[in-house]
Amino acid sequence: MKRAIVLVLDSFGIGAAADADKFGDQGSDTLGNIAAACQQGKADIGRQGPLTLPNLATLGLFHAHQESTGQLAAGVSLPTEVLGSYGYAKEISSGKDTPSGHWELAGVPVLFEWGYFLQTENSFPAELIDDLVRQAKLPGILGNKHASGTTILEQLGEEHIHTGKPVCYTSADSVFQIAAHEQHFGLERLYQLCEIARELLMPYNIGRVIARPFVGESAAEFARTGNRRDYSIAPPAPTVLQKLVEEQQGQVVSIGKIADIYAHVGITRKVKATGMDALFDATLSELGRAGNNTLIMTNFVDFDSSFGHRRNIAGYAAELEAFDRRLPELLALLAPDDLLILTADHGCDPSWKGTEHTREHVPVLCLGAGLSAGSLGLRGTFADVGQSLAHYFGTSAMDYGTSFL
Ligand SMILES: O=P(O)(O)O[C@H]1O[C@H](CO)[C@@H](O)[C@H]1O
Ligand SMILES: [Mn+2]
Ligand SMILES: [Mn+2]
Repeated sequence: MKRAIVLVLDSFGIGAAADADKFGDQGSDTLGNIAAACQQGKADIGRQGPLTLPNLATLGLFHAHQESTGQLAAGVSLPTEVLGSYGYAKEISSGKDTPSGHWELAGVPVLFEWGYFLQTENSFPAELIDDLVRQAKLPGILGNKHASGTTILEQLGEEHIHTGKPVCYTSADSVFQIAAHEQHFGLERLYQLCEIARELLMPYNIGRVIARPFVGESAAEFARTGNRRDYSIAPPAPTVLQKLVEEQQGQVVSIGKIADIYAHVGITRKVKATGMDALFDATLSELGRAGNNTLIMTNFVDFDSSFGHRRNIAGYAAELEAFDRRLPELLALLAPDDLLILTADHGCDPSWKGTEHTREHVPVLCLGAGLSAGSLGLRGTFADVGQSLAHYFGTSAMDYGTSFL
């Protein structure tokens, strides 16, 4: 029986990539800088002391990080024995955004340039906003700049409630984000607005429109909800997900944001869950019912959206430790032929300047399917994951990547 479980720890980089300087990210290291802060006692909120990840360590996480950076992460304990095959992968896609990272993991790197809104203020062309306001019958928009999604709610959330104008913002990523209140503006209305924006943004080559619903009545209370929805363009070529479904009549189970990221292409079942524990619970229960030729893919978004972008080191460390504590539950369910892969789609170093992603290597931690324990070394593209899945499931080969199976 062939079953693969791919867990994407959204933004869990393990050291700056060779081309990090092109992104201003030389020296970024999501895992390493979190571990250093923990060891220095600078991440003692809701947790204590050195970073403790015994189960990830057994899969080879700290070994992979050490190979990636040349240094052992500060204050961590190496396991007596490594059970998994571990490596670190570099990204060949032009951007460090989520769709690029994910699609490359699935065997389809993004070698073209996305469109970006480069101006940090007045970011959007007037024509685009005029069309959006007219087609969606809006009184106008707020924002129109680069922003952190939580900061801009503190600044403009109340004005949004009073005026009915949605908050539109962007970042260094190829995104158009729309924040609106779930009740005052309406969740369905926000989704409809995003669909209009998705159409209008096609000529601008923007990767994603993101609905950012929130609740609360004042700046101090505003909280974004799990009803976020991403409107991505479709991957530029068939991913390994799509090949598994079309060539092997396989099943691809999306848990969390996966289906949205792949524009719902190559997905046979979608499970929504909010928060790390719920995502983990869903992964376990889907594994319990998974039959032959099934790929279960889960995106643990909170590492990125709740901690990485928020530059919350202690929160990121606590979330990693909580994830690590749950890993034995998953390992106990694995059959010998199953293939488990833990990886990430980019970095988002919470100790770094600004609030953006960081260009980093990602971990590739594998267990099962006859793999022997030890190093897989530097993987030349994230697509090695997709090529390995293609090999495992016996689909036609991907155009990029080298299988480690
Ligand atoms: O600050 P928030 O709204 O979390 O946005 C972040 O999330 C977006 C998608 O990952 C990125 O482009 C970044 O801007
Ligand atoms: Mn991501
Ligand atoms: Mn992100």
